[in-house]
Amino acid sequence: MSIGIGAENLVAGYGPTVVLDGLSFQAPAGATLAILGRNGVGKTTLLCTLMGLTNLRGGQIKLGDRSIEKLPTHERVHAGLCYVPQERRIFPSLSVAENLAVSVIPGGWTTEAVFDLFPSLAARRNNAGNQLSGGEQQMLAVGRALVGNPGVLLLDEPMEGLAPIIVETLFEALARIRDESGLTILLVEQKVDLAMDFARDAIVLDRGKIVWQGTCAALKNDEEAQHNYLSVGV
Ligand SMILES: Nc1ncnc2c1ncn2[C@@H]1O[C@H](COP(=O)(O)OP(=O)(O)OP(=O)(O)O)[C@@H](O)[C@H]1O
Repeated sequence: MSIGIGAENLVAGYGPTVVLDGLSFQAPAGATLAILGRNGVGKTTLLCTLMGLTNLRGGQIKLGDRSIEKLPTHERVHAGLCYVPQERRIFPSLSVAENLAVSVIPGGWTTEAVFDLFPSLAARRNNAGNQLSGGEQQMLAVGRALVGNPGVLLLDEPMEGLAPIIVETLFEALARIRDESGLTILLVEQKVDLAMDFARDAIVLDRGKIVWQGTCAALKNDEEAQHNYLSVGV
């Protein structure tokens, strides 16, 4: 299952603080969209807003043809939206297999398909969540999303804090998900080169607004945009 997602004129934040300030984007079914920008520009807030985890003051969110901005988070999940947060939030005392089992929604990936994608998780299937390395926890967080039968996968900095060799393994698995499932994937990622290799399209945020959008191929060639909105320390 793959569903498109889009938003019009999102105004959202935390309590009285507005972070997203009139943000609109479209990601058709099967799209891969990188959400880029420096620290604190609102990337995580955008994913949280799509999930219903912020204070939405205005705007519309469409999942396929359905307006979802008024739905509580769990109904958005059942409608096909799945969020893999930066902090992974796996169940520490449940085993790998149990973490997957509690997240199964019929029609999604099977546990065995997840183990095929992540062989190192298969080897740890009876280990508790809190016995896993950071990389394995991230694989489990992604696996848990897949068994939940999503139509849209929201990934928040999946590569953060991982050793280069694990980043490579995870990137290859995410590319397999992209190519074999056709899922719509929104990826927030500080590793801009990886994000541009992964996604077809990109939006770049600055202070809660989109300041650049286009294909990743175009962004790779746009040194000015990279310098203005993505490079560190300027
Ligand atoms: N729970 C919260 N309560 C209040 N303000 C918040 C909260 N979470 C984030 N913010 C503020 O919202 C703004 C955007 O933060 P957000 O985490 O969305 O940025 P980001 O682009 O994802 O950054 P990073 O790459 O550092 O994760 C920041 O000014 C941040 O301090």
